[in-house]
Amino acid sequence: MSTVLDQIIRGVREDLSARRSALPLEQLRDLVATKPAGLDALAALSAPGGVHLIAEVKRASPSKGALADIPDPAVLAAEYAAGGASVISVLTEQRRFGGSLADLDAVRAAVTIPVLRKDFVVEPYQVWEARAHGADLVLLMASALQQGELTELLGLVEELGMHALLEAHDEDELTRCLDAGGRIVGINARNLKTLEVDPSTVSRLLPSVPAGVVGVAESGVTGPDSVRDYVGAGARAVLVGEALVTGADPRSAARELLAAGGRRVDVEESS
Ligand SMILES: O=C(O)c1ccccc1NCC(=O)[C@H](O)[C@H](O)COP(=O)(O)O
Repeated sequence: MSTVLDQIIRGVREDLSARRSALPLEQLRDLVATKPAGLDALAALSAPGGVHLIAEVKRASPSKGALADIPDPAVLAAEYAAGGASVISVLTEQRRFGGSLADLDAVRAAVTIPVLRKDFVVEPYQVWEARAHGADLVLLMASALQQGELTELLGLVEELGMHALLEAHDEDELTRCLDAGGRIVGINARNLKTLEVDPSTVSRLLPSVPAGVVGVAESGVTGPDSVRDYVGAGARAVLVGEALVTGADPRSAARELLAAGGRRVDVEESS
């Protein structure tokens, strides 16, 4: 029986095929050659001083449907940055998350911190797209990729001067992310096959992420207590979507989450 993840990836492949017809890989590569170098997301997430926030631009989700009206992702991203976020995550999948590469462009132009392309990356073309649209970090999900694909895509991401966030949801996927050479590894509390969120997945798996790898806790943050729990399990960064886009004040919400994770945000410098 096909899972939600299978269905999402089927749609992603169809949309990808249309984009590739409109802009063949050779032309996309030429476009990438004109782009300035990206920002160092690994350095940003490795800086000492408490937990880092990867704040997400998330319009909708398969589990919840429409989440938030985001008329201008650039404005939201600027608020996140002012709230102390280290990285902005932009969901670019269109069918289920309502995202787009245009959102990525808008966010890239609005902030001077690294930007993550959050999508279901299954082919090298999408990595080239990420670079062409100014991403510094690319999500690679172990649940969506065979080991050879994970390794190959990670190699391409790094060849293009970006970093990858390798994502795992169980022990086997975590081993695969580490074997592939992941330097930033996320544990997703959301089971992408059932869509259930179980924060104990993060506390079970994060302690197995080696000290030299940046461990990221993904999904299920509902407030400062969640951040405290994830940090207690060893998270050096938390990736938060829903709690930020559904709140009234993303800048203050970001600061509150960071304070719970022991990071002091300098209000004057960041606003
Ligand atoms: O969010 C979903 O429903 C979802 C369903 C299927 C695949 C991926 C999904 N979300 C992607 C994410 O990993 C989250 O957007 C991200 O970790 C933030 O999660 P949250 O803070 O719980 O919104």
